[in-house]
Amino acid sequence: IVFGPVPWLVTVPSIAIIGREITMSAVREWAASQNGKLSKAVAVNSLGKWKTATQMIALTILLASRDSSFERLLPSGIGLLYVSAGLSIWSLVVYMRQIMRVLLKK
Ligand SMILES: O=P(O)(O)OC[C@H](O)CO
Repeated sequence: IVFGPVPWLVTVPSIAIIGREITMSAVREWAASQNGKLSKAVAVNSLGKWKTATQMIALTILLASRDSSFERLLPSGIGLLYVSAGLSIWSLVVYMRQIMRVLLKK
């Protein structure tokens, strides 16, 4: 109801963020069972920190915007959720590229 003609507006970045988190947990668990170089390849980077920071701020804004006095914050909450989803995918690609580099050197 809130998003009218675009009900998927929050669903799409949410699925991207959740999918990335599940993928990264699995990849990290696998990397931890392999050699130290692989664990280093998936060590937290600053993109991951920005991803988490923007995600937390976006969620806070989205929750606050459910209150009628903060309703006008909704677009910025959605915008920030997309920024966070972008950083999620970007950091995932960075981790995967680092893993590939280690694996190809073997
Ligand atoms: O492991 P990442 O890339 O999801 O980042 C994790 C953290 O939130 C950084 O502190």
